[in-house]
Amino acid sequence: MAAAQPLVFRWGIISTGMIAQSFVKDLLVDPKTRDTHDVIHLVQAVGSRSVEKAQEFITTYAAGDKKIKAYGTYAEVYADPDVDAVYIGTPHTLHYENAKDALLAGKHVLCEKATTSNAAELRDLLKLTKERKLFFMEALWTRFHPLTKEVKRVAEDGTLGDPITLHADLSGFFDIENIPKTHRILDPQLGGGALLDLGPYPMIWAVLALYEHPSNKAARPTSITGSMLKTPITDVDMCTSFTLNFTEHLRAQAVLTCSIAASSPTPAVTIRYLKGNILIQPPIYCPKTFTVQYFDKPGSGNVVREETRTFEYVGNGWHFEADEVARCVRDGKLESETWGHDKSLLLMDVFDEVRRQGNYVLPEGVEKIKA
Ligand SMILES: NC(=O)C1=CN([C@@H]2O[C@H](COP(=O)(O)OP(=O)(O)OC[C@H]3O[C@@H](n4cnc5c(N)ncnc54)[C@H](OP(=O)(O)O)[C@@H]3O)[C@@H](O)[C@H]2O)C=CC1
Ligand SMILES: O=C1OC[C@@H](O)[C@H](O)[C@H]1O
Repeated sequence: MAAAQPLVFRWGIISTGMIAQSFVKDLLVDPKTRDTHDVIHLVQAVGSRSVEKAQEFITTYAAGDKKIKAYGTYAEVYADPDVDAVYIGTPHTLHYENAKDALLAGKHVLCEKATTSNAAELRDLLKLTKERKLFFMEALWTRFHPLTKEVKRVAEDGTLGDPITLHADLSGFFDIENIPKTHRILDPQLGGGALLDLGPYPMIWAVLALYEHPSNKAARPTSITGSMLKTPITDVDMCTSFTLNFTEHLRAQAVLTCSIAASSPTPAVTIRYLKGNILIQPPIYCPKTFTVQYFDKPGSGNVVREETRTFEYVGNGWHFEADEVARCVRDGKLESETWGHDKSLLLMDVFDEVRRQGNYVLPEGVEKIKA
């Protein structure tokens, strides 16, 4: 029997910044190099606030493909009948308006993290998604990596027992003394600071190892604590730490940190169990290596066996989330089973609470809907 033709999935790209560039480069990697045979990605249109930037983006990142349309507004991408899904790569505080406009125009949406400025905005988007029967997913690319799937398998195969403690950090040195105050990592108008930019990654590992663990039965954390250390430069959070307790069905705690003024430790994720540990090497948004340690006796800490696994592929890892979107849309799903709406909402609820405890108030008008 002849093999079925792959689905050709047509993307409209919103914005031309750093992440839009990375995403498009990966879209154009031959899917067969990652053993994907059912989907092919096509960049149909690029929208920017400047048509010249959109054209330059196509020239640089899509080999000047004449079939790709360059638009000087985002609205033209949403209105393009040849676009199946819109990828939103603008700064966090613009996601709500951009995603809403795309959904109202009837497009499926893949939206960068942090999905919105707050949970109320995300709830509103998810309501719209359901009303319009469209697909919506937060672009938490890490969750779709082959390494992540393997960590999940090990975490849930029962060999290590139930999780007890998880430490996860994502930090990066952004040279905040020397970059402009309008840089998105410093500008409160753009949701600057560590939590909304870097926090999704420690969270992804807490979600995978604790929230998703079968023994947890999808129970949300029963308590959240947070502490923020602000930078005097613009008063956004420079270092943030937060803890989540999962006590409904587990007895487990996640201790999560992020900073825009330092680099991450190695390992950057440690998940501890009675019978061993899982250690994940940085960067935790795209780790290539993890190690499982097994103890001689439960709780002893005496490592008698260690297995390290490394994962390599062509491209930089953003194509896996693109495959997920195309397959979900093809199959008529409104959300991904791997990174569903419940998880994006959990992240935003946690971030709201940590910002509340850390007294990080976004400037007036930034949050389009208040909690
Ligand atoms: N998944 C991942 O690995 C990563 C995700 N991100 C996420 O992607 C988003 C964007 O980050 P990044 O690409 O680094 O940001 P950049 O500043 O490099 O790009 C943002 C783009 O958004 C558009 N834009 C629209 N309005 C504004 C505005 N008022 N100020 C600034 N830019 C605006 C611009 O494109 P134009 O002028 O063409 O309209 C700009 O180039 C963030 O939400 C971040 O969390 C970031 C890095 C990695
Ligand atoms: O998503 C991200 O991952 C890598 C970080 O350096 C970046 O700031 C962040 O947005």
